[in-house]
Amino acid sequence: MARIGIIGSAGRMGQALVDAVLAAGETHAGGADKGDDLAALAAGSDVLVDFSSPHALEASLDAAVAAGVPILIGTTGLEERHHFLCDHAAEHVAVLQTGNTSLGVTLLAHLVREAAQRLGEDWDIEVIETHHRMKVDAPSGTALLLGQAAAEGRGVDLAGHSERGRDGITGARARGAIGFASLRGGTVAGDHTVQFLGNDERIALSHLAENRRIFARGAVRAAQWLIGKPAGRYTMPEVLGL
Ligand SMILES: NC(=O)C1=CN([C@@H]2O[C@H](COP(=O)(O)OP(=O)(O)OC[C@H]3O[C@@H](n4cnc5c(N)ncnc54)[C@H](OP(=O)(O)O)[C@@H]3O)[C@@H](O)[C@H]2O)C=CC1
Ligand SMILES: O=C(O)C1=N[C@H](C(=O)O)C[C@H](O)C1
Repeated sequence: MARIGIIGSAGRMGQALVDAVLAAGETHAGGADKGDDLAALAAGSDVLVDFSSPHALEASLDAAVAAGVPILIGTTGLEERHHFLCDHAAEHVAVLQTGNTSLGVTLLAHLVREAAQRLGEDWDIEVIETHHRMKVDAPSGTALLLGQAAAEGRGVDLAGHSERGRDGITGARARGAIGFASLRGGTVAGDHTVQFLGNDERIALSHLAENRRIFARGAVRAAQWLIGKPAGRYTMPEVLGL
């Protein structure tokens, strides 16, 4: 039985993860939240799973590296410096960072990349996401992941083509832009739609999460898969064989 240590274990995802770890027949090696001893958790775990806050990231990665255990980062709202930290940790242990651990979104990203590649810039791309009222970051990690897939399909850099937070006299839409819109309210677990808007026709590719169990199941699968992997960066498509 694998010992899975959970950072952010008292949170919404943390609780779903504890259930999923036990349902998969693995051992919940313990949890850590703000102020808890990460070194002790890492030393007693075969793999760490962090769904908490960007503020926790550096300490989580340091604990994984010090204990020599792989780590899955599901936390969103990450900035460029956080991605550098993941790269650095991946020189020492296996690291998988993703904005969405579900099977459905992993497949959706593949479809979005394919559609963006085939349709070209005559089709405008907009990523729309809806989440529960407690979510603190926007756009969601999944929206950014889907935007990245669209950018890769087009062979462009996402940062140079994003349109986020439109308000006021924005001017006409830039050709080739990838737009983002975020809605917040209620208890929505996470809905994402990528719209391709052409002349006189539209395509919408959607994923609707009905609960957090889908993220937790995917995270446990990824955690199990990471155990024994050499140092490096890994992805959900690799875990799921997509
Ligand atoms: N990749 C994916 O598939 C998914 C990712 N997520 C992401 O996971 C993260 C957590 O989401 P959710 O569970 O809803 O959030 P919650 O706010 O419910 O839970 C976060 C937990 O992390 C703890 N925490 C906060 N700061 C730290 C810290 N510095 N060190 C250790 N623990 C800390 C919180 O403790 P306290 O309450 O004391 O602050 C809380 O227990 C978000 O970034 C979310 O976007 C969510 C779902 C799926
Ligand atoms: O905060 C959430 O709840 C979720 N966060 C992730 C994200 O930012 O994409 C994944 C999922 O959509 C739920």
